[in-house]
Amino acid sequence: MTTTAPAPTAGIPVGPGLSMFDPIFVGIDEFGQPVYITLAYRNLLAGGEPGGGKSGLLNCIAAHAALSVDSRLVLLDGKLVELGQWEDSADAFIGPDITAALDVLRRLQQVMNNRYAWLRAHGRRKVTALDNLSVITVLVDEIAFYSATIGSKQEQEEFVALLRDLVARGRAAGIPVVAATQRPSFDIIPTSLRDLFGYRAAFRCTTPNSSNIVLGHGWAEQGYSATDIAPTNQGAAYLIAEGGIPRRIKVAYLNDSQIAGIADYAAWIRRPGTLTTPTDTTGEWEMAA
Ligand SMILES: Nc1ncnc2c1ncn2[C@@H]1O[C@H](COP(=O)(O)OP(=O)(O)OP(=O)(O)O)[C@@H](O)[C@H]1O
Repeated sequence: MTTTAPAPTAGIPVGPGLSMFDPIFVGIDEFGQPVYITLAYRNLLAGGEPGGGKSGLLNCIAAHAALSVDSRLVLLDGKLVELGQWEDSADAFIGPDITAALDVLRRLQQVMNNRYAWLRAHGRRKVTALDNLSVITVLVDEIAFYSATIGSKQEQEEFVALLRDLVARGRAAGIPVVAATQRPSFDIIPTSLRDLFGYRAAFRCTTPNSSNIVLGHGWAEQGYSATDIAPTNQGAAYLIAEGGIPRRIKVAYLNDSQIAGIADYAAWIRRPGTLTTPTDTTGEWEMAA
């Protein structure tokens, strides 16, 4: 019996594997310098008005995660089409279904608890690149869809509680959350939740208050307001990293055919029997994923 993987067909590019512990290229700053983020231990919140370019940023991150040999993807996309092209690379792809969304978040919470039990047993505080564990990148496009639009009030509240727990505890356990909302208001993003996101990106906002809700209180008054961004400048945003000051960036945009090409390749390197696919897990406790 041969165990050799099928030979790649012509046209499939071959490149070194990325890691979720590597810096992720997300665009350029106002001086034309490349902008990187490191998601392994940080969450990211993207907020701004519809059409501002939030999904562009999420797709950029999804591309890196899909190409990372140590990453697994969990996608929640109420519109189905924003992250839909990554479905074949994802462990879970949830559409407009609150029951499925709650199921996957409960499961992630269990994996997180298992990972913390494992860390504690090893006298450790966080997972590292050397642990041979996959980083489970959770992308949510659009928080408000699950927390305020579909489902009963009780289901919406459970969604918010589970998301909050994941955002609060997931990063040290290798489960970062990247979430977008076109409704940057206190009811959707209360300060206590906002502050758990180490990276925050404010795309064009209509009021200084909504810009502040994403970036943090007082930044608009200091001259960093996403109301400055022209409606025609899609993909422009202020990005702040925990402890830093907002930086004006332009997100690297992948069009649909570029995404299709990357997603195809990512699905190919993730075919069963290779990399960290669900059939190839590294430990009993991780199988809970
Ligand atoms: N970085 C970018 N560079 C150039 N154009 C962009 C960029 N990002 C987005 N666009 C353009 O803006 C359009 C809307 O972007 P996108 O879907 O990412 O917005 P959004 O904020 O996610 O909107 P929604 O809240 O409705 O989901 C894209 O179809 C594209 O044409």
